[in-house]
Amino acid sequence: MSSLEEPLGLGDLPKLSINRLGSFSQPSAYRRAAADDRNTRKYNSSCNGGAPMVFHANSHAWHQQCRQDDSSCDAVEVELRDLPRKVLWDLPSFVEIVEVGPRDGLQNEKGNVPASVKIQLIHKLVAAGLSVVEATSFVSPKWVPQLADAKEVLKGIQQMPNVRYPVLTPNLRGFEAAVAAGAKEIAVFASASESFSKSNINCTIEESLVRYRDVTAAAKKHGLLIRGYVSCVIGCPVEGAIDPSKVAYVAKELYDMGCSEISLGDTIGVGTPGSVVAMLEAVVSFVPVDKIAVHFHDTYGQALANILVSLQMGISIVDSSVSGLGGCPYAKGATGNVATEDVLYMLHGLGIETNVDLNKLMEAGDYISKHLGRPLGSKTAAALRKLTT
Ligand SMILES: CC(C)(COP(=O)([O-])OP(=O)([O-])OC[C@H]1O[C@@H](n2cnc3c(N)ncnc32)[C@H](O)[C@@H]1OP(=O)([O-])[O-])[C@@H](O)C(=O)NCCC(=O)NCCSC(=O)C[C@@](C)(O)CC(=O)[O-]
Repeated sequence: MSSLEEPLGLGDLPKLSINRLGSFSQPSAYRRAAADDRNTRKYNSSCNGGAPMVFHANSHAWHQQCRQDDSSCDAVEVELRDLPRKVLWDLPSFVEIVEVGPRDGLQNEKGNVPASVKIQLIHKLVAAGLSVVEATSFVSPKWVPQLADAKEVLKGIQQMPNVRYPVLTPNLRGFEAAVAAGAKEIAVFASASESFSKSNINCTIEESLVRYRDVTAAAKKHGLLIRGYVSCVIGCPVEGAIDPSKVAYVAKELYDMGCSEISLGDTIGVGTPGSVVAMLEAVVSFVPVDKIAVHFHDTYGQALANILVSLQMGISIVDSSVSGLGGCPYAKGATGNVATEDVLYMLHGLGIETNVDLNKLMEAGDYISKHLGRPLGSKTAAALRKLTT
């Protein structure tokens, strides 16, 4: 990749030219100052008590110019240089991406996607370095005909060691079919919204929890890993805003019945960082933060901001979908999941490891987008493709 194709990270900023630094990250007064002399640039700030801001070319840092030559100058500089760390406090050094494209992405496709294409997509995603790829759902084909080939898909995958391939199981019938097809990890999916529970799995929240106790008990007997989903964690297409305490309740129930990871789904993508923090605050009181994953649909373009704030809250597992595939057949208006490529670009820019190769991931995105006959659903992939073609 050329330097333009790499995400700009914190460590890159000091290497930027002053004009570029100004135009990326400084207010207009700084930009005006950048037209001054080469090494030390000044402007009269109206908001810093009149003391001019100075750019020190050697240290690549802006700070308020000291009226006298004293050591407090160094202290201010250190403070400003520490600002990124203060704002981006405590980010994890590694984030696990849970790729949900083959399931959450393809469950909503109108056209038929052959099992062979789904299998090939999963192989490409694993080849890109993804270590968790949600493969399919063992749900009623009357409800989700797009995934009626679940058995064929799961059996057709060449399962790699150290890669997890969870599959959704809504009941014991689905669980048994999944085990027979070779599943080693299942996922149960409840909702924080009563209305969505009814429309998605045709039962109340309490009925679903009773059902999932049977499924998780059976899974534990088989020694399978269990993922638990809570959907509509911020809002529901019917009920509107969802109280965080409802999310916390369902998350705790799923955790207590043996789910090793609880994925919190903003199914219709209405969350913003403020509502996400409030929801996570409620859940982390009951479920350990390292067992929580976030799952954002990008309907209102808030997903990356929501992921960033989740990382700041201590989350280090993020669900996403290659090329932003997806939507939920039972949540009108919900668009795809946040694109995995866009999540990677942000994480890598923040210096966070994922073990996923963006180029190879884009090949998987190209592959499925071509098959579906649609443009790339990732802004990162679209931008990088423009640069390289
Ligand atoms: C839960 C049910 C089955 C209840 O569906 P039901 O109609 O209440 O149940 P039923 O027991 O009466 O079964 C209806 C028919 O389906 C069959 N059936 C029953 N179970 C199965 C099964 N496992 N596999 C295959 N077939 C099954 C069953 O045998 C019967 O067939 P019939 O006798 O009429 O020929 C149904 O509502 C269903 O399958 N729902 C799944 C819907 C779905 O997959 N939605 C998308 C999930 S996305 C989501 O939840 C959000 C998430 C996770 O992505 C996170 C986020 O984005 O926020």
